[in-house]
Amino acid sequence: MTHDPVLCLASASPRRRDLLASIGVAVEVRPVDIDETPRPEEPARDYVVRLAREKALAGARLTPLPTLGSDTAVVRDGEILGKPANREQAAAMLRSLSGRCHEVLTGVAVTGPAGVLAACVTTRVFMREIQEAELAAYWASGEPADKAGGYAIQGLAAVFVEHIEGSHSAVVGLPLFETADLLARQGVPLWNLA
Ligand SMILES: Cc1cn([C@H]2C[C@H](O)[C@@H](COP(=O)(O)OP(=O)(O)OP(=O)(O)O)O2)c(=O)[nH]c1=O
Repeated sequence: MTHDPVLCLASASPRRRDLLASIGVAVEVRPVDIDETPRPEEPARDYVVRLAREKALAGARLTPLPTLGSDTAVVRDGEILGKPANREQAAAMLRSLSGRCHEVLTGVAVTGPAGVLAACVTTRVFMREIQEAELAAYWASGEPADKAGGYAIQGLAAVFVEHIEGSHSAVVGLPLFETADLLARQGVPLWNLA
């Protein structure tokens, strides 16, 4: 059975739609196009929250529904790694994450009767050492291309991740615990499963 949407999702990410569906939130999808350039010296936390808010506000202009925007950034030694543009960039990113810990920051913002509410979740990801042959094979899989930091913890790259401290769903693109709290505060019903 399909449900009427209770939330507008201002995102092109199928992962965010699937994560919201997993907690029983039916969405209307409205991808928005905003400038994702970090400001000079902008801390990663400020960056992901700013983008989440901008995406949510841009989406909210297109619908009467409460609207969610989100942004995920991979941060290594304070530097934000975006999505790799090509094989060389993807390999360089993963090489720089190999055998060490980095952070994934996800900002989420929801518009609604309470105004714009936002949260940011930081997760530490510990990767084992990655071999050169694995880098080539991983790029060939097609998985890294549209992912921040050039990997997907929910996909083939799971074999590189020893453990995490924080939120798995946040690394995939949306921290479900914090998102549920924001949705509740905006009066959006959860668990619409029947
Ligand atoms: C680190 C990591 C990122 N990602 C994804 C989450 C995000 O979709 C993407 C980061 O890019 P974002 O700019 O956060 O999102 P997006 O471009 O996919 O979608 P939109 O801006 O329209 O909302 O990387 C994974 O799927 N798995 C991972 O392990």
